[in-house]
Amino acid sequence: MSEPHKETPAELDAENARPVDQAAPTTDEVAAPSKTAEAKPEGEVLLEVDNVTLRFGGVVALNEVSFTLRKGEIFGLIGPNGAGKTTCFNAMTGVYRPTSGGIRFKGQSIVGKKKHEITRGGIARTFQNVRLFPEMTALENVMVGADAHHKTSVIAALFRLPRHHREERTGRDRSYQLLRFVGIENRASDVARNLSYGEQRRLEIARALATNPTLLCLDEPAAGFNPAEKQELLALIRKIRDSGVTVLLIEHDMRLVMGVTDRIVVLEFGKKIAEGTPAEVRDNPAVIAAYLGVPTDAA
Ligand SMILES: Nc1ncnc2c1ncn2[C@@H]1O[C@H](COP(=O)(O)OP(=O)(O)OP(=O)(O)O)[C@@H](O)[C@H]1O
Repeated sequence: MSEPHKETPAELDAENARPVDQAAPTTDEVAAPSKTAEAKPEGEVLLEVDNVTLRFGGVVALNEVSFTLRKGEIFGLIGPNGAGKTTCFNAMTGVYRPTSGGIRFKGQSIVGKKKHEITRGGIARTFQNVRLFPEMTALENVMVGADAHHKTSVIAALFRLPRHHREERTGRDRSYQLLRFVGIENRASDVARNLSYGEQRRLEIARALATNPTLLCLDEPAAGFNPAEKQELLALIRKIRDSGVTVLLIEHDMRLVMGVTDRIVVLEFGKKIAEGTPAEVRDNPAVIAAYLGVPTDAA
């Protein structure tokens, strides 16, 4: 479980995601204005979460939650601790089956599909806690992700058939490009456990991208980052979207969420309490109340 929140969305300036006490970012990407103004609510529907309820015994982790993600968006899923955000990711990626309701990706139901089928279908994710193969190199960790799309059989791999060699070479090249994309190509041959925490989080993103997703779900990617690392992450998230991958983001850091997302859904106790642009959500009394822990009418 994550640290408790210290900021409410209303305390933040959606136009300027940079913390006031932080040095100006160094890359052009960070300095570029937020893409928020370019939200494309009319874009092609990619994911539909339709009236999803998910119960764990007596706990209703998701309570009739609905929202729609469109291609090309950076979409935020926020809410206080225990609101149901990770459960929502888990329902979308085949970890849990909703008790009721539907989830459609590219128009097809993904309820009941296995995790690897959903990955192959185009949804990739990272986790709240780093999950890498610590004794494998950074490059090998990414190649594991690329393997999800290999067509050769175990037999071909065992007998080192030419097709397997070709795929391995392509996977290696692409994995290296992805390390470069996330900015850690200089660590390609280092074992994952020797990478810094920030590098490990980037490596996880590279590995998720190696599955060639249409939708990338990031679960608290900025957890444990310092302000400078958060700015770099913000730039990376934009770069991922600009490369054609839709991004769904769970994040507690409100500056980051408000600065990078096009639209946001807010959950509280498993229920959707708000949806809209960062500015709309930031000014929503129900959202402010949820973060401050006071009743809506007292906010
Ligand atoms: N496997 C599980 N078994 C029982 N209850 C669970 C399980 N997973 C989550 N829950 C409960 O469901 C609710 C939603 O949890 P979830 O982890 O989805 O919240 P969250 O919004 O991701 O929280 P956080 O920001 O703290 O990670 C919580 O009450 C949690 O205790």
